[in-house]
Amino acid sequence: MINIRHLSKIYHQEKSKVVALEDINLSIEQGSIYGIIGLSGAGKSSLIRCINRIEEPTKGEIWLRDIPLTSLSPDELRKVRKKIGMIFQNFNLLSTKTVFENIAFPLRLNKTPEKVAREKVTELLKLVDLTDKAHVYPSQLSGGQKQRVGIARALVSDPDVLLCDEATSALDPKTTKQILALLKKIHQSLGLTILVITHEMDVIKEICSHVAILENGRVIEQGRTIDVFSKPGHGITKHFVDQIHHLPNHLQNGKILNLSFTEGSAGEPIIARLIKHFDVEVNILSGRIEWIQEKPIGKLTVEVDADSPQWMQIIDYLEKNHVKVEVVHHE
Ligand SMILES: Nc1ncnc2c1ncn2[C@@H]1O[C@H](COP(=O)(O)OP(=O)(O)OP(=O)(O)O)[C@@H](O)[C@H]1O
Repeated sequence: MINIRHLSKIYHQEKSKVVALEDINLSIEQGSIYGIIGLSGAGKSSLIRCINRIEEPTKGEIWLRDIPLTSLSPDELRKVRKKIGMIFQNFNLLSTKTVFENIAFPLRLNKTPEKVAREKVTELLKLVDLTDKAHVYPSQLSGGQKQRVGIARALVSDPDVLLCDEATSALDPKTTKQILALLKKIHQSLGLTILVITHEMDVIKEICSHVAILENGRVIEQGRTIDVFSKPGHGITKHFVDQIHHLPNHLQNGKILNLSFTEGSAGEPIIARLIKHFDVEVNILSGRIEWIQEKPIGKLTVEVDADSPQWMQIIDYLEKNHVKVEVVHHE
């Protein structure tokens, strides 16, 4: 659907240059919700802005199906942009226009007949649950409602792709959940491809089937969300995983293990079986199981009351049952 090949973006300043993106290669499948996560300055905004060519890439190619976005003329680009909707962290609404007029704005620019525009906006107001707010101004709306208007406006030209630039970063956790639920609903009902950039792990975990981790302008890991976060290969990926697992760092006594449960093990009562099998006491110190894209991934920190010969057998038993074991402390 979207293919990015060897994309680089360099900003030239008076006496220096900033390499914001370096040799990015990504394939975003049609109908997926693809997340790009990175810390501040990683290059997320530069990437999403290159995709719709608000920013000109320095090198590389971006394809939307068979359309070479990076080599279109301004006229061609204007036409193709109708197929790419975008929502923003700060909503970007026109403050002097009502909700209805904001949503209708792209249609007015395209000189869409009044009746068609009215029907389309009415339908979208219903989809984002703002029918009763059609004639109020943005200043009379909450942040979540403003983003709903942004979403409706992005959908008004029937795009194939929706780009979300930190779309929930200005919202509180409860409103974030509501907006993510709306994006999920839209994805299911309209079959759009959605590209999300964010620094929030909750966003990725909640809605993204696939993820790429961006660090210093490079993609350092990518794949199915469940795969990337169940076996993080880089420090920064572990940092994002810890945002959901919240492991304690004050546990320093006894025989302590960090256990990571992945697809093959998270649904199984492995701890209960271990207790029975080895006749040992297992004290669960912390941890929880998270669900990423309806698949379990989790971490437990446990203290095991076992003697030395048993200790190695226990680790062996856990690993054979697809549990990743890290020895935190062994007295
Ligand atoms: N217009 C610009 N001119 C010069 N440097 C820029 C410009 N825009 C971004 N940069 C630099 O490029 C790098 C990547 O910035 P970018 O905004 O893409 O990162 P980001 O991951 O979106 O960060 P944030 O989450 O803080 O918005 C940074 O070092 C930034 O300072």
